[in-house]
Amino acid sequence: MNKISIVGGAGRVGETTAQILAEQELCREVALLDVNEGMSEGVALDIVQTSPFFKFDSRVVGSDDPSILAGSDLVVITAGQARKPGMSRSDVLEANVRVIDAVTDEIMTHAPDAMVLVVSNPVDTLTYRVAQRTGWDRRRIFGQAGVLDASRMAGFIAQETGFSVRDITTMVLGGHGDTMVPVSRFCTINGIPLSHFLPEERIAAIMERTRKGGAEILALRKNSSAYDAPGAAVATMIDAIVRNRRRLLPCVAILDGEYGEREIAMGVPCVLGWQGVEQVVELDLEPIERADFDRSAASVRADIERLREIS
Ligand SMILES: NC(=O)c1ccc[n+]([C@@H]2O[C@H](COP(=O)([O-])OP(=O)(O)OC[C@H]3O[C@@H](n4cnc5c(N)ncnc54)[C@H](O)[C@@H]3O)[C@@H](O)[C@H]2O)c1
Ligand SMILES: O=C(O)C[C@H](O)C(=O)O
Repeated sequence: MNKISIVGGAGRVGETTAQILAEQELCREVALLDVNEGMSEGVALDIVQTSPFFKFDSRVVGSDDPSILAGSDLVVITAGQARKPGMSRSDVLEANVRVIDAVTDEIMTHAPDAMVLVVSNPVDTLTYRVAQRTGWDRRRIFGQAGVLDASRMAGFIAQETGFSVRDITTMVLGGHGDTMVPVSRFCTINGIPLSHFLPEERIAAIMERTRKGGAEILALRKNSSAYDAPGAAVATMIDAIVRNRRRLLPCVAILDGEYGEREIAMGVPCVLGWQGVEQVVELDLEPIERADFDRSAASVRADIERLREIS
C-alpha cells in the first residue's frame, strides 16, 4: 500500500498504530493528521527517529492541515475523546459524533477513494455513521473492536492455562461494549476445545473479564484507556488488507441482512483482504449465543437511535 493516514494521529492510539505501521513497513508513507497544532509533526518526527533501530524506510509525516490526507489508500480514525473511569463508551457518543462528522467530510474531500477504518468510540455506532455519511460501498468502511477483544481473551486463556498464546484461537462478536459476545464454543487450543482444559466456571470468568477488558485497563491506567493492544489490533487488520491475506477476523461491519440485521454496524466474523471487508461470514449460533448477540445488537441500536436525536 502506498499511503495510510491516521486522523487523531497525535493521540495515544494513533501514535501506537503509526509506530507499528512504520516498523512493519505496511505502507510507503504514514500521514498523521491532528487538530492539536504541531503535535502530529512532533509525533511523526519522533517515530522517524526510531527508524535506524527498527530499520524501516516508511516515511512518517504529520500536519494539522487536512489536505495531508490526499492520496491515502486507507484512513484510520482515532480522533475524539476516550472515556474516563466510571463512563461507558457510549457516554462519549455525543462529543465524538461531531468529530467523526467533521473527519468524514475531510476524508470525502481529500481522500475520496480511501478505505476507512474506524477506531473512535463508540466504534460500532460511529462506523455506521461514517457509512451513512459517505454512502460508500460497505466493504470500504469498517471498524476495529473484535480483534482487540479476542486478543484480550486469548491473553487471559494463556495466563490461566499456561499454554502459548500462539496456539490459542478466540472469537468475540457483537457490539464493543459491556454486552459483547465472547463465544467460548469457538475458542480452541490448537484445535482442541477450551472446555477440555478449563472447567465451565473458569471459562465463564474469562468471558466476563473479556467483556470488562477495556474498563480494567482504564481503571489501572487511570487517565488513559488502552492504546498498546488497540494499536496492535488495528495494525493486524491493516496487515490482512495490505498483504491480501483474506484473514477471518471479527470486524465491525455494516450489516445488510446478515444475522437478520440491517441499518447497523457491529462485530461479526469477516474476511479481510485488499478490498476491505470482502465477506461477512454467518455462523449458526446456538440459542444462548444468539440471545446474547441479539442483546448486543439492541444496545448498539439504542446508540444509533440517539444519533437521530443528536443530529
Ligand atoms: N475501538 C477500539 O477498540 C478502541 C481502543 C482504544 C481506544 N479507542 C477510542 O479511540 C479514541 C482515541 O483514543 P486515544 O486514547 O488515542 O485518545 P487521545 O485523546 O490520546 O487521542 C485523540 C486525538 O484525537 C485528536 N482529535 C480530536 N478531534 C479531532 C479532529 N476533529 N481531527 C483530528 N484530530 C482530532 C486529539 O487532538 C487527540 O490527539 C477514543 O474514542 C477511544 O475511546 C477505541
Ligand atoms: O475501553 C475503552 O474505552 C477503550 C477501548 O474501547 C478498549 O476496549 O480498550
